[in-house]
Amino acid sequence: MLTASNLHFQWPSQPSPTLVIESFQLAKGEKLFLYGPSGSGKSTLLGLLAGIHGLQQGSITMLGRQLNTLTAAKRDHFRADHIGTIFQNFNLLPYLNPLENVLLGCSFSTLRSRKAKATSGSCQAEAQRLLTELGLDASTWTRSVAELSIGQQQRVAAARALIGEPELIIADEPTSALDSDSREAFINLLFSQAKRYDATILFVSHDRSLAPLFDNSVSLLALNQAASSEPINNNKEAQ
Ligand SMILES: Nc1ncnc2c1ncn2[C@@H]1O[C@H](COP(=O)(O)OP(=O)(O)OP(=O)(O)O)[C@@H](O)[C@H]1O
Repeated sequence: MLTASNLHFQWPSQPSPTLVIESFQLAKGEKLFLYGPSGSGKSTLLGLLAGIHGLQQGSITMLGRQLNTLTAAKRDHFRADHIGTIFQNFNLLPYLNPLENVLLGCSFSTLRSRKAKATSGSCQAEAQRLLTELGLDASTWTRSVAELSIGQQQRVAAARALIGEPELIIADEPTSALDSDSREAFINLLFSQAKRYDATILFVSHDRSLAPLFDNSVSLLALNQAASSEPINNNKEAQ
């Protein structure tokens, strides 16, 4: 469902490329675990794959569309329709309640809104179904998100990513604040929802102990040819 080739990305303020990746693939329904230490470029890669950052070199094809040929606005639209993201700090909007936060996943995409209605009759009913199945009962739906525990906030973020059945779920270190039992429980809940519609999951973490839960795992340090190259400035200083 996703193929990336010859990716090359350098942050403007950085002396050397952050990512040089010859090839990266995701199959439909695959649950892939991508790991690497802090600063190795995991979030940068996710930003490229999700079309948040424009590509400087190479190509990314997802669901038959070549993302690097789209304008930033079209990439935003494509992302809203086809990618659900769970962020490390969850990015829940504090002025919306948990239910309203989940509904955001539908409000930026007619396609996802249509799919939610087809599943449960309305976006509201689908948001409630997801929250319930992810372990949040009705008493939490209209509270302030600030009053929820980290684990509850994480489930709201997962429901927001899943609503409207986006083909790809990207999870960027969503379990780093939890103990190991809660991490595994959360991942299993995520998988059971993803399985309902054969979603693809790209899960990123520095915690390799989670890898056995996934179909496949990849080390970003092994994948990224920039990881082994010397920074340009260091070379200059050494001369
Ligand atoms: N907006 C930015 N501008 C400049 N450099 C950046 C920017 N974002 C990230 N970088 C640099 O790119 C490199 C990779 O960062 P990135 O956040 O992708 O790593 P990471 O593996 O996700 O780290 P972590 O696990 O700590 O979140 C780092 O050297 C970082 O300083």
